[in-house]
Amino acid sequence: MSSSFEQSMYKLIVETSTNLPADVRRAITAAREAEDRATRAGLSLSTIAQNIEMAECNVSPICQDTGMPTFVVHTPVGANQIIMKQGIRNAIARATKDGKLRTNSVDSLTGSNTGDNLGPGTPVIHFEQWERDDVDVRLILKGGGCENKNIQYSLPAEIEGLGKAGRDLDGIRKCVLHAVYQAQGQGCSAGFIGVGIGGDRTTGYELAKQQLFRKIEDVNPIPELQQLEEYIMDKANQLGIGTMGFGGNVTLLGCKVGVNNRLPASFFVSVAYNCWAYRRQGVVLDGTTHEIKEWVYEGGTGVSMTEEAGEASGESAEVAAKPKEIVLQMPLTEEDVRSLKVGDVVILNGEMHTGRDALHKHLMDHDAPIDLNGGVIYHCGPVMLKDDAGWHVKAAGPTTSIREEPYQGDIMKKFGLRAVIGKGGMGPKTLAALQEHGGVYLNAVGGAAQYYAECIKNVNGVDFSEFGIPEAMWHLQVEGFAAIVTMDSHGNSLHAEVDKDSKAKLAQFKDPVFV
Ligand SMILES: O=C(O)C[C@H](O)C(=O)O
Ligand code: SF4
Repeated sequence: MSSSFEQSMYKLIVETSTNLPADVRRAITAAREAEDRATRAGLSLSTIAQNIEMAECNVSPICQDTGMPTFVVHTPVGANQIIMKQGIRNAIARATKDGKLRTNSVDSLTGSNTGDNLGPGTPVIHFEQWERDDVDVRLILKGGGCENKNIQYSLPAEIEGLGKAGRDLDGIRKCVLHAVYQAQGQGCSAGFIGVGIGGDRTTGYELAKQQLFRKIEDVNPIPELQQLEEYIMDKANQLGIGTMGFGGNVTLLGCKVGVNNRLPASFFVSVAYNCWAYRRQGVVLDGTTHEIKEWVYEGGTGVSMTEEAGEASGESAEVAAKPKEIVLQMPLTEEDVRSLKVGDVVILNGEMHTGRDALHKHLMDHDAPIDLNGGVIYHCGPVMLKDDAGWHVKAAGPTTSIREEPYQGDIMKKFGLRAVIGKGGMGPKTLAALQEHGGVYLNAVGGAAQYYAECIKNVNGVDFSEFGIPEAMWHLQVEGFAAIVTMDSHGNSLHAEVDKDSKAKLAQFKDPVFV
């Protein structure tokens, strides 16, 4: 029999992973209203909106990367924290078994996946005591892709595009703007940032992450920081990075800044970047029964994402032409992919294969378990569940492709692959290989794990299951899998273009503002 505390923790985990709260939904809806529906950013935001509703309805993960479960617990003085810790761990293991969390805890030395999200350092649990009778538990599920885009600055510094940043509010301003620029689309923009000023390297990041627990609508009690937050929201949205780095009017959905004291010698500005799949919730529990008394953040149910809000603004805005849609059957031919150009929307049917970090490394000096000629690799680590009928896909959005940059071009040539699907784009080495060998890079909408899971009609098989569920090579039968060409065989890369344009825009904010 699980304890009432464990039950409440289970409910908290499921709600956090599957139902995006109201404030986040409102921010995404506002972004939708600011973009023309027919642009790449507009189309991606529609997919994101649809995905949010699907996750709620399916009670399945919004994004397949259910992140590093991080709990902040406030307990009455004298409460037994050891029992609470165990309750959290049990609830985590159960939610993983039920497909509400992906198996996300990996041994850093051996690469083996513990399979239940428990292991040294996972989950993260912070306890605080307070002189109240109830228990407050907050949870954030922050994925690895956006975690990789966190950045820490040590002032004074020379900031790319913005020049000298001193140990003052204007220097901080430059760091934060740069932090948004450097994330590009790779942390699944449009995103949210938490900023920690001061502390040491560890507590600076902690403070930054604490800011992510603030409500989007709240107002910073420190006037300078309130001004800074407003300034960043305004200017970061002029960088033109847009949803998924496709270009667009909305790049940042929220900015929260906190400050701590520092050592005389150190001045850190730490930025925690969170993707649009900003999954954080909290519960207040009765101190005796541990039943949920209330939810800390307004729940998402009731804030519809698919109502035709914003249609009118689409009319008044400049209406972009709908991108060309091309239906292709996998495996692909060289001719198929050479005919594609940046901006085309491709609809794929047939079998594709997942492959991410472990697989790419392995394939460099081993044979593939199947014929990959004309094949399509999907950078994806899905959530999978097995029953008597076999494997089922519970969530399957793309992962950040740039991690495979050292391998991708060589792997494409070695095995005759014609396309890779992922998110955030790849670099010059892959672009050259696409041109030379005849290949294409397709960008799927990051985080849209329910949307893509629905396109997967069958799991045809799996290889390398010893790599763990996310890293295994899944052979997936898909129908109507839509992705946008962002790198083609003619040497064009939308990612390189957006990066260049946004860098030029960043430089407009070089002059001092807070003096
Ligand atoms: O691990 C994943 O599936 C995705 C990751 O969060 C990413 O953004 O790359
Ligand atoms: S895939 Fe995107 S939405 Fe999902 S956790 Fe990674 S950064 Fe966030």
